[in-house]
Amino acid sequence: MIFYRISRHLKWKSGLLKKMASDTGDRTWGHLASTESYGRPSTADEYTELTKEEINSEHYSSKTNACHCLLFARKNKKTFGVYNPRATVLMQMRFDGYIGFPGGLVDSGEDQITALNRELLEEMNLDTSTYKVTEENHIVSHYSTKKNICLHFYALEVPEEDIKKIEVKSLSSKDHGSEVLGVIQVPLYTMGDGVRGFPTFLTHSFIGNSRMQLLISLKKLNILTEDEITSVLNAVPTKTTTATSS
Ligand SMILES: O=c1[nH]cnc2c1ncn2[C@@H]1O[C@H](COP(=O)(O)OP(=O)(O)O)[C@@H](O)[C@H]1O
Repeated sequence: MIFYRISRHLKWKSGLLKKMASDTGDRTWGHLASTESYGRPSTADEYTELTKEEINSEHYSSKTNACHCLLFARKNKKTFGVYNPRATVLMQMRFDGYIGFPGGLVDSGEDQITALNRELLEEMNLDTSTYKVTEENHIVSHYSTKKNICLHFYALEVPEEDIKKIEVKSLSSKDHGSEVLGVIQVPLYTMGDGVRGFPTFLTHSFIGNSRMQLLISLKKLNILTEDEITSVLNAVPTKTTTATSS
């Protein structure tokens, strides 16, 4: 009897997995579009950095491309009067449970900058006439060998007094509550115990190479030094040392 039950359960499970893998357009629970395969878990070693020439080459530009953006404001205000995060950096909680940056896939016939500004309007309700991403804001591009996708990354600095307005306005974006479940600020400091703050933030699950994009940008934008990033990475607690609910 027990074997019968197990085999029935396995049959049901494989049927469900097949159903989830196909895209019938029926967007019910556990059933996403065919492009969702790009968002499945990845490892750092599948990403190679692209040179400027490679980015513009026919070989890579004809592949699936996606663009994402870090919105940030430099600041010199301490948190709790103690920690100095140096900048407010925005990320978002995505529909799939991962943390990532606003942005998305480049549609066919669209250029990368147009796609990114369109996505920033859709996901953040960002006033792209005031805060427009241009080629000058490019930080880095990677190619994922496993998913055959090019991921281009940009960073846009806004005045300190505007960042909160941008966060508030994002609540009325077209995608808020569906693709985007909330904008979050990155805690860019390490607390007295040496692990809470940024090291613990880095234990979350990040989409694609967004964790890598965050660290590269912080260094490139001179928000954190190489030594500071190294000491944060050395302090990242393992999952077993982070708090759980039970
Ligand atoms: O913040 C990010 N950084 C790097 N790659 C990302 C990020 N967010 C998503 N991706 C990758 O880009 C692909 C498409 O992005 P996204 O899910 O934002 O597209 P969409 O809004 O057009 O559906 C994802 O499946 C994932 O592989």
